[in-house]
Amino acid sequence: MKAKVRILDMYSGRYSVFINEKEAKKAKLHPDDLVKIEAGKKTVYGSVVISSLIKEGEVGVSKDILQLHSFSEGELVTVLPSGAPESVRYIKKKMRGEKLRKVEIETIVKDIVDRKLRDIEISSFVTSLEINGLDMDEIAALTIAMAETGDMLDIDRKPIMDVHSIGGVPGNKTNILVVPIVAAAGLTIPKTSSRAITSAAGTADVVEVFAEVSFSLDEIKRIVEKIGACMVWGGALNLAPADDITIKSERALSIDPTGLMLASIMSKKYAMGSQYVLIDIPTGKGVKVETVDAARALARDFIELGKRLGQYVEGAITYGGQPIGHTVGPALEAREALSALMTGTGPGSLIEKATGLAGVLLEMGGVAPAGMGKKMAREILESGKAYQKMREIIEEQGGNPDIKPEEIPVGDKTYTFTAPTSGYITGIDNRAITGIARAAGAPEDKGAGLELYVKVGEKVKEGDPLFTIHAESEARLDQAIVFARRTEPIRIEGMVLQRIGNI
Ligand SMILES: O=P(O)(O)OC[C@H]1O[C@H](OP(=O)(O)O)[C@H](O)[C@@H]1O
Ligand SMILES: Nc1ccnc(=O)[nH]1
Repeated sequence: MKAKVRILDMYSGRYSVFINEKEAKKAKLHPDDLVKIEAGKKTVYGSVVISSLIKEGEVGVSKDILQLHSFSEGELVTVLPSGAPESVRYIKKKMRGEKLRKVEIETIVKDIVDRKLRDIEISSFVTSLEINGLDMDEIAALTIAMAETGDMLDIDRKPIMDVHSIGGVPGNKTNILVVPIVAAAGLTIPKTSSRAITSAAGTADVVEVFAEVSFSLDEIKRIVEKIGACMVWGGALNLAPADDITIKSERALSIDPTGLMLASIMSKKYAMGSQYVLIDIPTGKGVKVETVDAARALARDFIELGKRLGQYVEGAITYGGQPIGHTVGPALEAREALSALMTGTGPGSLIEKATGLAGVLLEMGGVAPAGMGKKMAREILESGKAYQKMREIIEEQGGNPDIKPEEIPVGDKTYTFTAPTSGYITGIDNRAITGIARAAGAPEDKGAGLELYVKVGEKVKEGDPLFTIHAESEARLDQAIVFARRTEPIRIEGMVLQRIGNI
């Protein structure tokens, strides 16, 4: 059918195509059918929504589509039904545990980017990878396909450094310190991050609290060539565009299949032209990698993948047995990271990890002698040079460089859990902490999350505060309290944390 485009002032989180009820009947289109919209050389795929709000002769498109494809109001287009994309067969092949060929992987990625595959099929793909995995040939093909279906950045500086965490550990605001330390030493580090996948706050969610994170590739090039660094959201760019689409399914399921994680991270690094990449692998109970042996194997996979992409990669196995620092959730983490940069001090876990990782990068980039990187990183942090660089990054990214941590608003609906007995903290459950912060509204509600007052090994007296939940609404706060009561986020030796009544 031929129709005139009507741009609808709405975001549905997917590519929705609105068609008048009578016209849909005539064209034999049904809700959620895949259709193709053609206009000249432009082809866009979307899912049908049937509505009498749309007049006959019109086709409504939600603004999601306009983010990647330009349509003008009233533009004449052709709407045609589209059959199941070819890549569905390959997804089923992976479901059966078979190895995929390069061309099959390329087709899946292309169909993801073209939106021929919808959420349900993408979730099936993600699930099949969680269950059946990918070998290194498949991972390399996936990584390159993810990068090459988007734009590639060419920064006129050398060497290009990068750091990326596989994530999973709550409170991991570490790279917000690492990037300015490394850039303050004169190295170039165009950092891209994703939003939260399994956690309550991805680095992009945290940085967004005090600066913008969505930029075009040209803007990024300008920023990085001027100040040597950026901290941006990968999903905002047409940079490995399949990544952010698959991440949506991963986030809904709270899973991050290993092969897809390697491709997700390394496709972004490849597209940014990174030459020296450090991968942080938090290891411990309740995170993505639980044992040091598994972390070593993963580091080797990253190194091998880097070789295939022409990148020098190192891995850092870091302690992930409990949250990093004392805060979890975008605004609370932004406060903690900013404060550490301003004062040069902060929670031991955060400072140790940030200076340790930055130190490795300083050595990899040849600005610190072997074994001296961490000391140099600490000096840069303590001298305030990292904070100065951070101010430049904030300013270039449209934020207020004078912002103080206490000026960042956090959720004002709070509830504090206290120690029901005296003892030692013998464990903090990473998954429960993330679950509480998410139940409180993180990462979408920036002010939601929690502040932890204790870490493993510390002594507490009965009645001492353990953690405070922050939420932006009473309903979310109640949800988080219920979640916290159902789990055992903080274990104190020799105590009964809760009694479950027989009602
Ligand atoms: O913890 P979860 O949400 O699973 O993993 C996602 C986080 O891990 C990475 O961290 P970084 O950007 O290297 O600091 C991603 O970019 C993202 O911020
Ligand atoms: N799967 C991923 C984990 C961490 N960071 C990413 O960008 N992607």
